[in-house]
Amino acid sequence: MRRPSFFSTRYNSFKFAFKGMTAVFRTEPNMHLHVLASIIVFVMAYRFEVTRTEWCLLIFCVGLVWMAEIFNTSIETLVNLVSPEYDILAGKTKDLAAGAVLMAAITAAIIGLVVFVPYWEAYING
Ligand SMILES: Nc1ncnc2c1ncn2[C@@H]1O[C@H](COP(=O)(O)OP(=O)(O)OP(=O)(O)O)[C@@H](O)[C@H]1O
Repeated sequence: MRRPSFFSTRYNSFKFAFKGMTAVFRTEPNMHLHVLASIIVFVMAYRFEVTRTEWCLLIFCVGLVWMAEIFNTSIETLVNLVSPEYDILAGKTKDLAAGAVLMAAITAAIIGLVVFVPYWEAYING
């Protein structure tokens, strides 16, 4: 039997990764909030014509939070598989994963404030 080519195995890996990413968007209510927040951030960045470096920082923050949420969902799914019944360590594992999302979100919020506060001030002061 012929072994699958390098390109077909890479294509399949990409397809599975994309499947995982879209599953989070479809099933996680928190992800819908992240998407909404990201749209608001990008609309403000466009409206205020932020610098190229600020765009990079904002895109990085959005990616960081989305990535943390995908890892969190992955860990929650695994915990549900291996420990569907109550277990103190299962709970701790989920809390830690959720804590990582919170950490990413706090970091993104602080960077967002550092970027946008001067634009808001300039807008308010005309
Ligand atoms: N098997 C378990 N054993 C002990 N505690 C658990 C278990 N499953 C969940 N918990 C506790 O309940 C909390 C919520 O778990 P749940 O699976 O409902 O996550 P979630 O509400 O879907 O999280 P998120 O909002 O991040 O998607 C966990 O953070 C943990 O403290």
